Amino acid sequence: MKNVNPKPAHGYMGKISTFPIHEGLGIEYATSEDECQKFTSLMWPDGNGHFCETVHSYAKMAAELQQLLVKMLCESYGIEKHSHTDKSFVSILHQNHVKGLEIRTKDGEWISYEPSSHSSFAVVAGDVCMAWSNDRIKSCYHRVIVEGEDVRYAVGLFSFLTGLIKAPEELVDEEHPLQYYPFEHQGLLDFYQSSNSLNKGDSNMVKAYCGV
Ligand SMILES: O=C(O)CCC(=O)C(=O)O
Ligand SMILES: [Fe+2]
Repeated sequence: MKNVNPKPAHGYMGKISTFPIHEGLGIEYATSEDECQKFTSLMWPDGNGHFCETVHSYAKMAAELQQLLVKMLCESYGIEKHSHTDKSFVSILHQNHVKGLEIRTKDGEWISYEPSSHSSFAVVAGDVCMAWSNDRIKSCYHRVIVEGEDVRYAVGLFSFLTGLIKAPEELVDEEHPLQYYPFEHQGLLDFYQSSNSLNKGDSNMVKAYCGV
């Protein structure tokens, strides 16, 4: 057997006494092109590009649908508690008079963002800022919870970097050893996109991608 996976129901499944007419194959992390390619090579040692592309694009679409469902579920319960860190370098946020942005402090306490005036901006450090600064600046967990009838509008500028990102020498020393290997911003976004993790919004994604 080729399509083996130690996790139950993750690889080939079939000829089970309680379900004798069922047979199934499984591709774990089908949202990753590499994983689809590995499965394709198992089934077609000479390759089958059409199959691989079809399965991969289907998996990506289904994964997007799954994320939308989770979001809709949260919203339908009136709890947009989708806390996350941004995958940007920094995010600059501006909102209308309807508040809703909440920020998690270092101690894990949620505080609501109170703009000091209607022309205030919130500057939120993203995961890339955290990696670039060698963890000196932690990316900020935030979420949006809106109560009441008024519509909330927000405009965000999310900065994305080109080229290789690495911590400046000044921020790496004995007390602060290097935490992240040099990486490209787009590479992190691709990794994030292909991940199946339910903790996609987690700042650990950057550690998983290029952590030392
Ligand atoms: O609506 C906001 O103020 C923030 C939205 C947000 O967190 C995001 O788009 O990443
Ligand atoms: Fe955000």
